[in-house]
Amino acid sequence: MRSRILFIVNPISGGQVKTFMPSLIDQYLDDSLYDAEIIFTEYAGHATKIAEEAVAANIDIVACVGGDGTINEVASALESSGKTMAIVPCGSGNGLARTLQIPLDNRKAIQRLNTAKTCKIDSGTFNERKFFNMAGIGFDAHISALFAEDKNRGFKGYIQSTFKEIAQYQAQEYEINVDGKIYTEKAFMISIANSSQYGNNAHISPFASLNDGLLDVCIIKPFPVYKFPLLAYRMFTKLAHQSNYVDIYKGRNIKITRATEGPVHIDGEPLFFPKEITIGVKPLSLTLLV
Ligand SMILES: Nc1ncnc2c1ncn2[C@@H]1O[C@H](COP(=O)(O)OP(=O)(O)OP(=O)(O)O)[C@@H](O)[C@H]1O
Repeated sequence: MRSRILFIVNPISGGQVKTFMPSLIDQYLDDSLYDAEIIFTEYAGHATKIAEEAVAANIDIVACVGGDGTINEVASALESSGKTMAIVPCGSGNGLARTLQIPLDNRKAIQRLNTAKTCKIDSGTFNERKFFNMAGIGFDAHISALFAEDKNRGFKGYIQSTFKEIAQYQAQEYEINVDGKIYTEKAFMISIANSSQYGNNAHISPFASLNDGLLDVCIIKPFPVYKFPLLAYRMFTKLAHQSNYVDIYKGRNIKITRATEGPVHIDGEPLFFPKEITIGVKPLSLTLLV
């Protein structure tokens, strides 16, 4: 029997036009296996609404065509629903898709669905919100907020914002409770890693696993600006854990307290959160076709 698959396409992710997507799907998806429908999102948050309706309408598979932010929107609706999600990576960073080794070439990613198998991954909770790749506070939350206002999305824009802001950003004091063990530290940023990377193969936590029932709390301590290229190099070579400026703790129940409310990011999307953040993990709660 053919599976009903709905492609939810974010037309702005990765700064790439996606008008060609329906014909690519038509050309490369095996229609003896799938009965495909396609919907383009019209605003931020629309993907969640479409995915919720798809769950109610008994669609078998919801394929997310976008980056980590769009995946977050779709997966938040599908998590624990028993429905399966697929990914056609089209974002700026594609952290989760890269970790899952889904081809970044759209044609190959669609073709892959013809032979793909399901697997389950963990998801995280960040106060009331869900995340699937990475959430965090500090410098990366600050950059996500700036990047969201930037019409020029893409890797180049992200790097430009990072270099401009890094010299002037002030590290903050945090209390971090990981399964009852308390660390009080000044941090440049704290990333909560479900997968190993932010995107673009920048691995902050090389040994993070998507299915170990644990999250990696990565504390990046304040560092002299001239050390940033070395820290970046270590991330791109999967050696961030060897940096004197990076501490990584694995845990299940995490609480971060800072002096005031402020920005956070959830799968790269900026939000404003209270000063206390409670973080948890839901083991193997999302079914993926990979
Ligand atoms: N039609 C739309 N118009 C404007 N924004 C949209 C639309 N559809 C979705 N969005 C928003 O676009 C944002 C960016 O999407 P996404 O994260 O997929 O791309 P990206 O940031 O380029 O990639 P990545 O997260 O992999 O770096 C999301 O916050 C999503 O809510």
